[in-house]
Amino acid sequence: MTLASISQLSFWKGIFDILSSVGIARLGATIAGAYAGYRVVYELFLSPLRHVPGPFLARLTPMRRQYLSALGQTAQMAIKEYEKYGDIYVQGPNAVSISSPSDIRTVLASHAFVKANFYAALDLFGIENTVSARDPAVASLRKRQLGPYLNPAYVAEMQTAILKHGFLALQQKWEGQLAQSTSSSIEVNYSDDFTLATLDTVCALAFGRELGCLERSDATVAHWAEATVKVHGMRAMVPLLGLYPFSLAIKGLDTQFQRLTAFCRDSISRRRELLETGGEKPVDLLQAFLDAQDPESKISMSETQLQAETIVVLLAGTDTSSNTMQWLVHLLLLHPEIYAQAVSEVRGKFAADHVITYTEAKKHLPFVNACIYEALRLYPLGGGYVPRISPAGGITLQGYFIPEGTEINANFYGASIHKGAWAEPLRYDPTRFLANEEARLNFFAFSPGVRICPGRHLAWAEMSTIIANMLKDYDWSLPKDLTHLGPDVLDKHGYPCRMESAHFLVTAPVNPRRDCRLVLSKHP
Ligand code: HEM
Repeated sequence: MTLASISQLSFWKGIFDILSSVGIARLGATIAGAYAGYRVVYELFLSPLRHVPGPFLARLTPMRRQYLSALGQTAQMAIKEYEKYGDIYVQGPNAVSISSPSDIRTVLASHAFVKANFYAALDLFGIENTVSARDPAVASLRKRQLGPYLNPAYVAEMQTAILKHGFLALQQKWEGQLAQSTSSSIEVNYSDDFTLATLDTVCALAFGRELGCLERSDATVAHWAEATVKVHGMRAMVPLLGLYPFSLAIKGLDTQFQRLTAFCRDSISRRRELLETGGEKPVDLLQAFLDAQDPESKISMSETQLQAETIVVLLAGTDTSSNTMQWLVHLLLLHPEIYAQAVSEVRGKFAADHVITYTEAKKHLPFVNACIYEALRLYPLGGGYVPRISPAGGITLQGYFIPEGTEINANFYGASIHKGAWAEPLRYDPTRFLANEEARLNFFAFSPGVRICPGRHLAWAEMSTIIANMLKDYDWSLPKDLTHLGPDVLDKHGYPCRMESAHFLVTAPVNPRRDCRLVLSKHP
């Protein structure tokens, strides 16, 4: 035995003796304690973010925000923390949140601030898509391929289908209920009805399928979509769930995702069959995505990319539009004078038997459009926090240097009530969007910059036609037994109390069965 191996042996024996004398558990606790101590010292005295305000726990562990987001508290937290800490604060280890409109515009303006790895949870079939792309090249290519089909001109071409599955389907349902009703009014649940009408619209446009979800009160596809988001999110957080036997824990969710995939593949095959048998080319998103080509490189989407992008339309385009309409109707019911002004605009501009199209709503209904903007300002529901990564060289925001690699979360809720940008920020006041360029500049519900929501025109077409036609054809009121909310039930600021919300992917009412009730009677 050499001298070196003898000294190695005695080293390991020494370690062994220490382990035995202290006990493994005590050693574990000692290491954990030492690490915690190091983290505290680092965050207090060494971290480049040490001077940025924010809750101390957030600096130490990501678990604080993970816990709050698991409770659906993301939006509330975004508002409270903006009110407490201001334009910039530490939101997690190596993560800050920003609410100043000009900072948000700077960060979201360019591809230099790439999307954070968080978005990998939305990769479908293992590849990046329009929403999840962290690689700017993928995002730009997809924008060149799909952008022309999500612009106002193509959306206007799809408006017959948008009306058919949106307002006209709702009208048919409500007229049927009114015909059966013994009184001249009916009570509807607008959460259910908007969700199913939006689902029908997206299924018709993105999959070429007329499912009649609203008519049959069938939310199966919505459940597949929800399971798809959950299963991908869980696998991203706990990679072990991708491996057998751990995968069994999420088998139910995965089965639903597989069903959605099969539905998507079947829809694409049906479309190809239709075209092969000489059928007329439909004007919808599925057709657009099949035809999509990058004008520069002439690259089309692969089969997997096509499937991923059609599913992305379902995931990004259903709850967003539906929930915005829910908040809008809720706000109009709480503000009778604003509701009356919107009604008067619509009924003043259009005859009773006229069905208002997207193009007409956009052109002739500035106040109704302002009501939608203002609802989205108070509920920028797609963006509690929108995470990006600071680029090489870092950036200085609000006088604090934010080093390269830091996660920067654009806080749209904070920006929506930013004291410098909005007077009386908590008041629902659509007039602030009437011919006001600055208000539009500080409006972030669709995200500004290079990753702006490409579905915003489609969403607007769905929302504006449903709301404008509803205002024209029906008188709205709150059910008599809904007394916990209403124009006279005020919060501490003196504004009408709003229904409780939770934010998971979007901000949604917590208790839609109780709160999203609306009495409709036919306007004579
Ligand atoms: C009122 C309705 C909608 C709202 C409030 C909304 C909001 C947003 C927001 C805030 C983002 C940025 C998210 C982020 O960067 O993390 C976004 C992105 C996106 N939205 Fe929408 N959205 C709506 C409707 C739609 C619809 C109908 C579609 C369907 C095509 C859609 C498709 C997308 C896509 C594909 C992205 C990713 C864009 C990119 O990262 O380059 N959205 N949306």
